[in-house]
Amino acid sequence: MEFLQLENIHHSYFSSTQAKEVLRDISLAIHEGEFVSFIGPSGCGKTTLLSIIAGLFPATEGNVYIDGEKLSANNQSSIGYMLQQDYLFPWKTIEENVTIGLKIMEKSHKTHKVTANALLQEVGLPHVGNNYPRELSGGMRQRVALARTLAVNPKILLLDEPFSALDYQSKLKLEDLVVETLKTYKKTAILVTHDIGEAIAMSERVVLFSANPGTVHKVFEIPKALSELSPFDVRQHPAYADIFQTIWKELESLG
Ligand SMILES: Nc1ncnc2c1ncn2[C@@H]1O[C@H](COP(=O)(O)OP(=O)(O)OP(=O)(O)O)[C@@H](O)[C@H]1O
Repeated sequence: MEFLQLENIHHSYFSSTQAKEVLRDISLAIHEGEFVSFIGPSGCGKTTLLSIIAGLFPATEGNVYIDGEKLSANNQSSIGYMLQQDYLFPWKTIEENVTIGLKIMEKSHKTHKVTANALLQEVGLPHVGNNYPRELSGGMRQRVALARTLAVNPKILLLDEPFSALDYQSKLKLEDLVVETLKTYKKTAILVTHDIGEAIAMSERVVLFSANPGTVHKVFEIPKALSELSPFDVRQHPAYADIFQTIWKELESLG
């Protein structure tokens, strides 16, 4: 069995008057350390699927397995979630924000400072531990959010459009940082994005969903010659434009 396994996931939202089928029969297997992106038309259920994988609510039908074990309160902490908004607490210092998850998990207080310093160093912000979020740029705050996500040592990172609120230069820099950091820590990751280029640049596989209801339409393997490069270098690779065209055409065909 693969590290993260989605098995026949169906999901509907129910209101008092009707049911809306959002996801139909999603099965996917993701191996340990793999970086996979989810793309697809707006409303095809990408965030819903990510929320189910995070254990925020159960699928109407189907199962999620992590390392062969059904997702439950016991193994839910193996998953970290990073969102478009950084959701840093404005009244806490950066160091306190990075270690908030450890505090919630009641991990020994002694190691918090060391963990925060090491992670802030890793994300290129070694000197901001005593600052407050308002003193940092949007890109810096997302770096802090990445450090906070990594602090609780999740095995799987779910990244829901984490760069979409950033300026282009910060976004490119952060893409490189995230890929490099996740490779260093050998994390498994799923990125939800509307940016085909970002999906190609960061992933080993790109999963294209169709909508109404959301289903897996096609899975694109990114050639190793590209996926071994940094996202910035992938964008300069001669094969990049062709892969982009192929995925774009397929996305367009979905209407
Ligand atoms: N809590 C909810 N109750 C009812 N319907 C919902 C709820 N959350 C999402 N939906 C509906 O489910 C569908 C899928 O939403 P979801 O946010 O998962 O899609 P998405 O692919 O992430 O969209 P986008 O790309 O625009 O962010 C949409 O039609 C949305 O309106």
